[in-house]
Amino acid sequence: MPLRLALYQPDIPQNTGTILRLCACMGVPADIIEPAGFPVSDRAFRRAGMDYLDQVAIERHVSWTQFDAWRRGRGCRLVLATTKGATPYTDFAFAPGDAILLGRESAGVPDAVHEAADARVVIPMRPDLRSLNIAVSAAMILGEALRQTGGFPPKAPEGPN
Ligand SMILES: C[S@@+](CC[C@H](N)C(=O)[O-])C[C@H]1O[C@@H](n2cnc3c(N)ncnc32)[C@H](O)[C@@H]1O
Repeated sequence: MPLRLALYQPDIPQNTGTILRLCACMGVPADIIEPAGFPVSDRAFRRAGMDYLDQVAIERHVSWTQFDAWRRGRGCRLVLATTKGATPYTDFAFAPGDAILLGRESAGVPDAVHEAADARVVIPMRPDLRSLNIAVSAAMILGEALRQTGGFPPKAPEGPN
């Protein structure tokens, strides 16, 4: 099973677009947990010029409860990226099939979601700063998870520039 990136009620469309492009390029499915702060239909993404849309497998979930039941049914571990009290992401052993969950830009995730996660990972930062941008966090953690699980797409053959 591939790794997955899940977005909890995203509220900034540009960040979601950046993360979906990351998913497309890495061959990683994306989960969008609604409600989002903007329309998340294929039509809305196309209207916003999301040109990688056909290259990413997106699952939309109507609620947190539905997503949580769905991922448990698949035996999918939930790894929450959070600034609050967690294992440094480079010390965590990722496994194929893990869903890496990113919190909403404005408020992270509620306590119930924090507690439901199987693991919580943090990107260590200087203590006097609040948080990283969500798309930067997604790229750093997904990169480490792909490295550990041998999940990067195969290198394209060399061709003319
Ligand atoms: C802009 S941050 C949310 C900030 C929010 N005010 C909070 O208190 O969680 C959006 C998401 O990016 C991820 N994130 C940002 N910085 C992170 C860090 N240093 N370690 C792990 N995840 C981080 C988390 O998933 C977070 O919920």
